Amino acid sequence: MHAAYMPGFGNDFETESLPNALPQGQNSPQKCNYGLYAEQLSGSPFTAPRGTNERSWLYRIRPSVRHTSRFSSVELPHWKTAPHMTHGHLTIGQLRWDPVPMPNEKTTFIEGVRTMTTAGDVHTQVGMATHIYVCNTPMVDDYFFNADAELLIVPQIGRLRVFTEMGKIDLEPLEICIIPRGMIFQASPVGEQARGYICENYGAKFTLPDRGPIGANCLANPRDFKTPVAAWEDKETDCRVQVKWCGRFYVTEIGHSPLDVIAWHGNYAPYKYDLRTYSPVGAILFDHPDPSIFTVLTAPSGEEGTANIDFVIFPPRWMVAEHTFRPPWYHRNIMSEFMGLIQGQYDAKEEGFVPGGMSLHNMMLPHGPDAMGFDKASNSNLGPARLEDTMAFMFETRFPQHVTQYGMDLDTLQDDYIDCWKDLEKHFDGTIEGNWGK
Ligand SMILES: O=C(O)Cc1cc(O)ccc1O
Ligand SMILES: [Fe+2]
Repeated sequence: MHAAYMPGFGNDFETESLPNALPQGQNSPQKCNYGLYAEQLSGSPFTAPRGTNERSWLYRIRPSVRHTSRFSSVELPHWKTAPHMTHGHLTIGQLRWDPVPMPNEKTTFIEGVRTMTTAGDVHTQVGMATHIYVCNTPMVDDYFFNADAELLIVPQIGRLRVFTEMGKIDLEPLEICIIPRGMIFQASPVGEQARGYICENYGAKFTLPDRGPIGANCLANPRDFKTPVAAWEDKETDCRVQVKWCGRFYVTEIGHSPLDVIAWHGNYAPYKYDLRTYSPVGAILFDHPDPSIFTVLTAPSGEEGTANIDFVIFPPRWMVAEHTFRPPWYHRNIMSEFMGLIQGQYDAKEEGFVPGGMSLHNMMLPHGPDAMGFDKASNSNLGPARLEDTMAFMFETRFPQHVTQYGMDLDTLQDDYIDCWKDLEKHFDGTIEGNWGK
């Protein structure tokens, strides 16, 4: 059955999968209908200002205290958490990788998380980690929640079904989803295998960026965000709930499914978003704006205008700027840029950055178009041009990103990435003024 959704960003939603399962006019009745338990899940401190106050009320078969038992430690060796620095390895330099290979052995979504970079410090709830996931096996009696972070999942190959406490999300490449901190879920490939990217946000939640003078429309519009309706299972089998807590992993065994929420209301909930609904705004006469113009979601750091993370996309669009070098300019940035490619080609790189691949341009390290891209863009006809079938994205953070040992040891790390700039020759001739702007 297809998952069903409610539109809107950060709305106060309500949903019930059985008639009258949701109490009306109060949160905590003396006895809930159908013998349900009432429970609050808080995503902000109780006392957060209204604009950032997030909580939901869940009406469930068993309270969450029955969905954990005693914890024991488990290892997920490829999933790392900041602060995590590898010593003895070169972690500075512009880096680029071809895609991570699919596993041959059975691998679930959680087992398939491989950390590429970490930034900040999970203990103080700042920073983030970037991961790749690869999986080929459903999570059947296994469930997971992440106390450290919300998860932004960006599929690149294959569909996923994400079954959360608050409903089911079907996800395919060119869509993304957010799983809030603390929410129990399972994620399973729908076909044979799936691969994608994850941004693990230790800090304040992702929200929509302000649009400033752009006004009330375009970029990511709130109605295109979809939150699932209530869905549950009443299953009494041996189940395991795995937990990520301050960078460590634990498992607890229970005799039933924890996905047992019959009805809920509130504004702390998972959601998905189709990147094809993003309405890009750009330069319509000349020059190339900063990529912040393509921000889908931003996670604030507490310092105004300085994101803990910006999630930015580079979607299909028209390029029309006159007398302009149209691809990204050469630049150095105080923010650290991790990029991935969901499909097609990226306009700063003629070759070498392939779908499923990644690049890392860390704090203050120079980057920009490769030599071929520079030549092409410097000499091309500047009629309107449509960038087709492309979808690159960036996880950009104010914190330096530390590459994991896994990332440095990957066979797909490109030794020759920096050579993409080596043919950028000196063109300077002090006797020829040139023709800029003509
Ligand atoms: O580095 C990149 O390719 C991302 C990027 C794109 C752009 O258009 C301007 C700046 C920037 O960092
Ligand atoms: Fe950049």
